[in-house]
Amino acid sequence: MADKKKSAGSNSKGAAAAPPYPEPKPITLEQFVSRTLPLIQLEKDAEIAASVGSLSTLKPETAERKGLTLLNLKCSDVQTGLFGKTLLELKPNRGELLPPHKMTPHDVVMLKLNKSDSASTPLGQGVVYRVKDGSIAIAVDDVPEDGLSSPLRLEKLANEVTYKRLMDTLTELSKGVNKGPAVELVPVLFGSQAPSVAKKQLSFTPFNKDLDHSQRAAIAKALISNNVMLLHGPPGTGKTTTVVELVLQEVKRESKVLVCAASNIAVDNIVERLACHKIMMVRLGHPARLLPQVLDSALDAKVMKADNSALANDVRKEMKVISSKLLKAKDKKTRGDLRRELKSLTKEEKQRQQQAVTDVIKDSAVICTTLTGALSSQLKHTTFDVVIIDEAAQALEVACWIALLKGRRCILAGDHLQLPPTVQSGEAEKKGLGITLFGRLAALYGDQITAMLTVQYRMNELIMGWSSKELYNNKIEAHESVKDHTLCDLDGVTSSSATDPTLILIDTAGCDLDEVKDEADSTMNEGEAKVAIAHARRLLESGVKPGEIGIITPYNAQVGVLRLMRSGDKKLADIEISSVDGFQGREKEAIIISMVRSNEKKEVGFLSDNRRMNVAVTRARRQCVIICDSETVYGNPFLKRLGKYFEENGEYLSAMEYLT
Ligand SMILES: Nc1ncnc2c1ncn2[C@@H]1O[C@H](COP(=O)(O)OP(=O)(O)OP(=O)(O)O)[C@@H](O)[C@H]1O
Repeated sequence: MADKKKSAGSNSKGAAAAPPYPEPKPITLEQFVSRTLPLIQLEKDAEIAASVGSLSTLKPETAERKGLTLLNLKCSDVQTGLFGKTLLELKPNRGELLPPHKMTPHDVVMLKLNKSDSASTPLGQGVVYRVKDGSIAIAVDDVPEDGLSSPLRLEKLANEVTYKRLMDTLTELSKGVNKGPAVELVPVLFGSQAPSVAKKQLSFTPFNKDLDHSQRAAIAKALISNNVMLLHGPPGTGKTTTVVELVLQEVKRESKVLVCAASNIAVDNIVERLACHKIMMVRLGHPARLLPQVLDSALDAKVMKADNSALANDVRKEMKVISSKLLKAKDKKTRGDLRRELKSLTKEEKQRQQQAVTDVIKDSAVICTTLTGALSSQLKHTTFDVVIIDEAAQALEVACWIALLKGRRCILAGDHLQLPPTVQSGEAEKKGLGITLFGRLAALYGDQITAMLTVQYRMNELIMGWSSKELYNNKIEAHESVKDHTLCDLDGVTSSSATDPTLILIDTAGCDLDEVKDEADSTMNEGEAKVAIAHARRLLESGVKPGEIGIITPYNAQVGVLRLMRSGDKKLADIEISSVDGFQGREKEAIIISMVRSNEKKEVGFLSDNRRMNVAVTRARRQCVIICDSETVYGNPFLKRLGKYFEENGEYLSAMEYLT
């Protein structure tokens, strides 16, 4: 086994860090709009084809195999709450587990009778609230009057509102930005005017006294920037911690701040961490899409507490009384008078309710929402001193523009060396829809506007070493608190051949564990899955808790194989199994990566995107295990350097050891 004290990366023969994909080229506003418009249409078509579009032509069983439909469900629970929404819990009628599917929280879904055909009226539409292995909960506005006791079917819908908002934003941009808060920001973001900083040096006292030198430097740079600043946060370097501090500093100097991210979960993450500070903050968004712990900050919760909302309630009570009088009234004149009164009260109720919303937004120093949420009518007349976008390297550029058009300055936080946004249409991706504003600006202005966080708080330095050298020019250092931590330092974990090494490479070369394709053309490898589960079992036997282990793989089909393989064993139930893409932003004490590819042609498919393996490896805190066929994956120079780094700095084992 390699000496753990050896400096990380010292044996790696890695080439000097190079961009893992072609650097985006400068582009004008007009070019951006004309390039993006057709690509958004392609993306919309691809999403519709993958969801509701194909549902009308697919047999229900085929749609279920594609993960777009769940058949034969029963409603096991109905709960009210969530600001007037109702939660329906759905479980399979047969068996304990739902089949593999593509429904995730926040998706829009349609509830139907199991037997209904594509033309029949649905029972209702809702938003996925929670997904477990054996159940799925959806939030609906109205509970269906009947049908809930029959076998049910759930279908995934395309989210057309999002595309409409993206199109509307492109149309807005195409007119040229000649007025509004972002008028001076736009030329800087398209390279026709240089970015600038305030002349006066600014000192600040951090609210968080633990900030490290790189985090403080990043905040100082953000505070003096007049238009744009990039907060580059490699894995585990406290990007969110820094964003939270930045928001507090901006509020202190009385800025009105819009905080956005592409995903609800990323927005909630910040809201949760801001909630303990005494700032006026509101979270916009459908309550079913918010984490329970941020509901107190939700617009609906704040509006309910507002004076105008209480008055609107009184008006509603009055309307009820008049409605019942109207039912009883006999003569025409009285009925006419009551109707007029009801009409004017309806108007008043609506105005008071709207006023309550306007007041909450006006009084909030910080408004948090998703990027597409920034186009909601509630923010129509609100402008901001600064727009902060977290996970900006995972957002479509056009989505960023929804928020950017509302602000004078912007700070984008992210890491363009991790995975970009998912683009469904292969053609749109090839033509550049996945190029992010963060990546584009990093290429355009580089260090002039960028501050990189350089101390990481997650990984043992052996795990970090490869990523730091390959992708971050060796600039990352491990904080003392994590530098040497191992699985054996965890409570209840004993030293063993499974828990001692920080890095393990399990090579399947020569073991005949070939890849195969599933129906949807995704690749899987049952032999590798067996090895991954076997290593997880060894970790459990040495006292590692199942919740501390994650098994990740680039291929969705392999996720299915792994989940199926562990389904009979309760001890394995809490091990998280996910695609690499779905695990970005997360971490586990031990990560087992199944690379899957094993073929004579040495094809590695999308394993060759450096950003994907960067994300995979950097999810691990104390142990990272790679299972791969070196004969196949070493055909790619980047993957070969990764494998060799593991061989030289960790334990090298043959998969045979786990199969016999
Ligand atoms: N200056 C610091 N001192 C001590 N711990 C810190 C510091 N900054 C961040 N951390 C810790 O590091 C961990 C990661 O921080 P945070 O969630 O802010 O990271 P992140 O960069 O957003 O993560 P990701 O890699 O998922 O994007 C947290 O446990 C946080 O408490």
